[in-house]
Amino acid sequence: MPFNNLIGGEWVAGARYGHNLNPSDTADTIGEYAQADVTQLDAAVSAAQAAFPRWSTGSVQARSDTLDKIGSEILARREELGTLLAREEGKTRPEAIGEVTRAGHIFKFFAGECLRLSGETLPSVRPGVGVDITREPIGVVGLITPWNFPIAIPAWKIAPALAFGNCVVFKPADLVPASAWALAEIIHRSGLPAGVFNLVMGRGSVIGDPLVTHPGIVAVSFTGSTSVGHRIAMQCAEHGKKVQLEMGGKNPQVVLDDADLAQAVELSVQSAFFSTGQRCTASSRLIVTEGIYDRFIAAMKERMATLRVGDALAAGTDIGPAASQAQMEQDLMYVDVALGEGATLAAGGTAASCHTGSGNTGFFVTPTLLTDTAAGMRINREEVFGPLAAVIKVKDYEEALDVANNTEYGLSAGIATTSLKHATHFKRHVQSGMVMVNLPTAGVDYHVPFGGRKASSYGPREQGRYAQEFFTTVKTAYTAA
Ligand SMILES: NC(=O)C1=CN([C@@H]2O[C@H](COP(=O)(O)OP(=O)(O)OC[C@H]3O[C@@H](n4cnc5c(N)ncnc54)[C@H](OP(=O)(O)O)[C@@H]3O)[C@@H](O)[C@H]2O)C=CC1
Ligand SMILES: O=C(O)CCC(=O)C(=O)O
Repeated sequence: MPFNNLIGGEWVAGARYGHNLNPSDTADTIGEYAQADVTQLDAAVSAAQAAFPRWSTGSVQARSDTLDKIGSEILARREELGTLLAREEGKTRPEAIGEVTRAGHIFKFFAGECLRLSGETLPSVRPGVGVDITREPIGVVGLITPWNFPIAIPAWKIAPALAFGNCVVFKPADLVPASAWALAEIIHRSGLPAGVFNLVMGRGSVIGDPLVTHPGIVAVSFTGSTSVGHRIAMQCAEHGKKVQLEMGGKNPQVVLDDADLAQAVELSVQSAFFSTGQRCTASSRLIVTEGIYDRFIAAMKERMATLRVGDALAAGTDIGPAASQAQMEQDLMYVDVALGEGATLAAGGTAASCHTGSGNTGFFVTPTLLTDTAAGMRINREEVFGPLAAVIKVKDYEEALDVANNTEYGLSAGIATTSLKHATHFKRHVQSGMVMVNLPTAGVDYHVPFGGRKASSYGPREQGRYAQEFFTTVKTAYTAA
């Protein structure tokens, strides 16, 4: 059965279809998914525009009930949806079930948030006048999501958009349409009025520009690469649209001499290699002070030797495949780049041949540790998005902080230390949107703000109650008594 787009409450056949492949096993096709053309995109925007007047002024209780119902179904089906997600994206099944669970919780959180939207009442500077400040829905929003979190990232854009009374045109990554389609199907059956939520699967190269520049779209929320993010920002500025971007990271994990060694190794392994390193919050730079350096590298190599690379669906797999052949090739290309720059390969660095169910193999890369690297090397400046970590040796905390901040990115940063003084100083002075003390840089809560500084993010924060900043607009009303 082909999987179609959802436009104006109807399942609509694609202009063409694409194969969705399992990156653990290239003989396994998950399904044929519709790819929209510009005519279908126009139809989705028109349907959303038609639905907006009633949805934006309708019952808040109905909105809350609908979001709660969507969250409940996602949670009830977390194992099945997690299996689908692991099969199409390549993170391990437990990681995928965790992501689905997060998506369910996000819908339930925003079911509450739509009841908590508040304003302010102030006295006017003019006697006899009152001032009310309220938040209103913004209109039809375009949501563009990447392949690395195929249900959680859509959830944290769709749920607040709907909660605050907006209508949605959602374009998931072409590489992972199955999780997006499953989510859309749940949303469709939740009782949402036709046209409030529309799914347009398809290629960014075909419908990306038309979606972002469409006059019916008032705001765009995007997560993905820095290059596409910058393009969208320019287009939104030109067309006067609100824009929210989450892009790359080059997240530092500092390890100080006084760190608990076992804890520092575990959190570094988790944030560098779990989810195959395909997280914008992954630590790809391990910045280690000289007193603990040799012990840390030895313990990392020992722990890495226990990691099992394999089929995302197999029990006991720690690291699944890269999500695509292109991503695997990019990972291996960066190993060559680092070695060419003078780095030493301490572990991994190769394609792995893991035979899966059909006897075919997928896009596996061994977890890779590169030592003898310097802050200025490409391996320490460019986002790789694979299971690769580069180690930079530093003299002391002050140098570690300098190196941590020596990047164009600023999403997440971590420190492993038992020093309250250094932890406190790092929390205040590291240039990132999120900071972790004795915790992995990746893996965040769903009810608090998510986002970064510098080239990592642009526009208002996502998630938690801060999400209302992007998905509402402020009105100031003056009333004469
Ligand atoms: N910060 C993060 O969370 C992520 C970062 N990345 C980084 O980006 C690199 C490349 O990954 P990639 O998937 O190509 O990322 P992209 O930025 O190309 O894709 C992200 C989303 O944007 C869409 N898109 C592509 N071109 C346009 C356009 N012109 N206008 C509007 N939307 C568009 C994509 O569609 P389509 O899928 O059809 O191309 C996808 O839905 C990775 O190696 C990684 O470094 C990637 C994913 C997530
Ligand atoms: O680390 C996390 O929990 C979230 C990561 C993320 O959102 C991303 O990689 O795009």
